[in-house]
Amino acid sequence: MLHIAVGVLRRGSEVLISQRLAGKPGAGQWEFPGGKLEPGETVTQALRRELAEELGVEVLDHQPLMRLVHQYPDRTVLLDTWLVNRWKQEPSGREGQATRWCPVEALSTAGLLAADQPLVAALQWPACYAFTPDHWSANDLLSIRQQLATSAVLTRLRLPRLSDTAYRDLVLRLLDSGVQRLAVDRTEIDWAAAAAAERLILHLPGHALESAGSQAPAWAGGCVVSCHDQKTSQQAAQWGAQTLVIGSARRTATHPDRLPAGWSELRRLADGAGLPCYAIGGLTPRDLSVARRAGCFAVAGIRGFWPRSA
Ligand SMILES: Nc1nc2c([nH]c(=O)n2[C@@H]2O[C@H](COP(=O)(O)OP(=O)(O)OP(=O)(O)O)[C@@H](O)[C@H]2O)c(=O)[nH]1
Ligand SMILES: [Mg+2]
Repeated sequence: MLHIAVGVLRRGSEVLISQRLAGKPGAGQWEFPGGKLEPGETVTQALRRELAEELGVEVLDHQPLMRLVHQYPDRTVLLDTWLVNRWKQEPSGREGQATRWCPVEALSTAGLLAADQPLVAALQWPACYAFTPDHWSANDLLSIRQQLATSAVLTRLRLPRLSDTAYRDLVLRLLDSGVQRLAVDRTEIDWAAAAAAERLILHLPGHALESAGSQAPAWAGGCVVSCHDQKTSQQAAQWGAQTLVIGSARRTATHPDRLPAGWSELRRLADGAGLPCYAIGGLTPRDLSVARRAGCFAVAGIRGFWPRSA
């Protein structure tokens, strides 16, 4: 497997992409700058060297974003991807390649290598994913709707105590008050008929895949699946999920008797998933950097993602 150090230079809401040169695999397509580790090099040494060689920049700050394994017909690559927020010198194509700044929301149609699609999802999906506590009512959510509308956190509405009608009404009211996107898990409701359905994401637990048809439904907002093992994560990827929630990182109050998989198992799951993964299990938003070191681009949870009164 080829280990590749990949850098995502970020400037506000744009990232730098470069065009692959003639004679290289994927010539003419776009990619994030980077390249193969040389013998004896660490990934961050390779990152700094590749960005200096390809763009003429000196990296000042780099943080892990995600790891992604992709199999080409003739080679397997591990894209070890880093966010680069600060650097010295203006980046330019030092090897004759074209470069351009691309808005994150336009990356899906920028002509990137197919292998990069999970990386694009990781840049576009929120880095924090908050599940509502089971005992919450519709009013609990309506009372914080302004906060939900301005927050960058993605919310999953679980709310098992609500009827389908009450659940649907709540979702529509939240979307109407400006909440940008919401994850819902009730497939019995005809969401396609709802206004702003494109702002809804379908969240399914792994065991629901059996009865969810052979392919993910065409939800504009995408589908996310919770998994605890490799078999389910592969099934979810084949089914057409865009992201996964994998756990458990640590022991949780929700499942105190479940043995946590731990970070090394999460890293194995994330590497094998081929999709961007939210880590879950006893985490808070403050665990984002440890989750990223374990190959998960983001964190999810219940307690720890809401104000203490929740
Ligand atoms: N840099 C980079 N490589 C990627 C991306 N996506 C992706 O599949 N790759 C694959 O990862 C490998 C990176 O190799 P590279 O050609 O950049 O390697 P390099 O800079 O060391 O070049 P060289 O072999 O000409 O010295 C290629 O097989 C390429 O297809 C990406 O976004 N950025
Ligand atoms: Mg390269």
